[in-house]
Amino acid sequence: MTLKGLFNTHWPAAALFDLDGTLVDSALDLAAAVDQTLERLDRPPAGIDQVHQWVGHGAAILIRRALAGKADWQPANAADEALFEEAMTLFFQHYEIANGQHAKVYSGVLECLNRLQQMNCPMAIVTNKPEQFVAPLLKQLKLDGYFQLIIGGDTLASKKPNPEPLLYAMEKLNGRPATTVMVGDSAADVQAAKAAGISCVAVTYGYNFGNPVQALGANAVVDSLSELL
Ligand SMILES: O=C(O)COP(=O)(O)O
Ligand SMILES: [Mg+2]
Repeated sequence: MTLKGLFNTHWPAAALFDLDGTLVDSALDLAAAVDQTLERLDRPPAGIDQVHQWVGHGAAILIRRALAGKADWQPANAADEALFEEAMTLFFQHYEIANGQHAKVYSGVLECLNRLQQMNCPMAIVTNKPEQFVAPLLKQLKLDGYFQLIIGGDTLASKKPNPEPLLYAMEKLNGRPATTVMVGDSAADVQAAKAAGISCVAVTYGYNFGNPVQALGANAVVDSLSELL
């Protein structure tokens, strides 16, 4: 399915992109920072395969999962909260250094962004990654020239799967739900888009908490963003 197919032969009026697992494979850097955090806390490493499945709900939930050693962490007692706060501080320190060291832009991404830019389609990043890490990563990977707006996981009061960040970004780009597209790799992206009434494209190569994206109910599922052109 192409973008023009999705919008009755028109290009979208605004395009919102998820970051981790959609534009950029950042799991190695996130895993390095998670494992350095765990090491500082005298805990065994989580490893890339686990971290791969834990990314997508933002840094706090990533760290809660890392401390629990599993995806479905339980609400913590007061002692656990102190450990969580310490782990968050360590993670931010380590990820600031690791961010962008191994991250790679997925194949097909530049083609898609270049074409949308040529078509004067305004674009925004809507990620759950903490905002402070987004601009440095985009700059490092030479993706910084494409986006009018960056919404991170802590930019607004709520994050995906809440629709608020999508609706906020769409309005800033002068888009309307019927003419805006959200492109993402996970259930958080598809649920947020559906709740916002925005069309959604899911990519198959991302993280999605270790699950296939085909069952999420996106308007289109693609193996590469170049398929959208
Ligand atoms: O969970 C994160 O930190 C980032 O996730 P996202 O870019 O896929 O929203
Ligand atoms: Mg993602």
